[in-house]
Amino acid sequence: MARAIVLVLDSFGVGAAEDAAKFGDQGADTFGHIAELCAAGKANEGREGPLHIPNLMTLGLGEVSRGATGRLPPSLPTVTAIHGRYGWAQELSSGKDTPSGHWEMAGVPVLFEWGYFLNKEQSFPEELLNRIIAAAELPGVLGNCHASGTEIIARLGDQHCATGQPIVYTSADSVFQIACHEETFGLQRLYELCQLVRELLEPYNIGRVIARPFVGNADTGFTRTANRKDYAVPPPAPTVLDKLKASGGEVISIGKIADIFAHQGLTQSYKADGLEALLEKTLAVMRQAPQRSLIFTNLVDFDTLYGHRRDVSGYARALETFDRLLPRVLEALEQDDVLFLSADHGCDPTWPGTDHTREFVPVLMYGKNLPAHELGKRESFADIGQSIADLFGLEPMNYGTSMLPPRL
Ligand SMILES: O=P(O)(O)O[C@H]1O[C@H](CO)[C@@H](O)[C@H]1O
Ligand SMILES: [Mn+2]
Ligand SMILES: [Mn+2]
Repeated sequence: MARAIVLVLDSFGVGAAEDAAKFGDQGADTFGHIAELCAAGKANEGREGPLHIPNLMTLGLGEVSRGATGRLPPSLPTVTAIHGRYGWAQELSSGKDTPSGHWEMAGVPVLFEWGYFLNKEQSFPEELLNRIIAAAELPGVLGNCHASGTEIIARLGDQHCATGQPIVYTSADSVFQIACHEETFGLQRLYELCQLVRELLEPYNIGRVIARPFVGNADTGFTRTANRKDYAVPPPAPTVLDKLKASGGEVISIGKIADIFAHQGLTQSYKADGLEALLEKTLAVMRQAPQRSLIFTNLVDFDTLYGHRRDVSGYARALETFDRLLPRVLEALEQDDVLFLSADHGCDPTWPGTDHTREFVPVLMYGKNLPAHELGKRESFADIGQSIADLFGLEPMNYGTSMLPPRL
């Protein structure tokens, strides 16, 4: 009997994927570029010097980077005694967005094309906006462009509060984002608006509507809150979560996972705000989850607070915090448990723009009973889902190759 713990370091890519050029991302390397800037003394806000992540390195992260990019990032030590199974995975899915990455990890790659709002300005079709304005009885909308969420509330937050017009924006992802003030517009009202927009988007094949509530005022500045909520379409086929749940197992979401899977295939769901709180919640759940549990945690700060914000020091600090807490996660593992560390896409904080980057993701596995092994390049993130199906004796997923040793 066993349990699986999957920690997604959201956006922690380890080097440009083979098809990165198609996305304008040839040369992107979230991990490598962060390590490089740390080594050069250019990521010293709230931390200092070379990236210090000894526990991740012991699990094989350095070799993963070397395998994915052909070089070990500067000033990271070569580790000879690696304790886990380690590889790097490419993405089969057509997009570099969060749902595609997570669903593929759960055994269901997204092989169809999402709809996108490609125009940088006047991004949304007029007909769609008119329908939203009429159905929600709005005085109009603001934004209607590609934007970084923090920049657009700084620019339009005041006007939004004065007019009651929601701020709508998108990105290179298949998303429709709506930012509204929690007090002047109202949080519940924002959620209801997102639900309505979700329905009106039906013909456009858009992956997610995202509620982006914020607080503050023009004098103190506007800040986004933890009440963000994603309205995703459900995965196109049953994931390993659905299969484990159907077989009587526990599937426990921590953080954004439940939203990403449109609340499908779960038996329990918990939220927490921030990297440390999410890891503490994961540890608390690990202490009491029964056998045949999948504990699935998304660590969103890497992406939202640092990757998209192009904050190299912040990303490095978060990696160092994660690394410091990692031994507690390893200690909380029971004899047959298997821990997976991976990511859903890249978001290189040194890359132009603020969008995700098409990268390989790390696959680090650790278990007390699990022999260390180099896993090399994996053809799909779905190898994680297939390994989970294998671990729990479920029928195999249609995609992916198990990374467990035979007859674990
Ligand atoms: O700039 P913010 O609002 O954080 O938006 C980011 O968050 C969205 C969902 O991950 C992405 O599409 C990206 O644009
Ligand atoms: Mn993501
Ligand atoms: Mn993101």
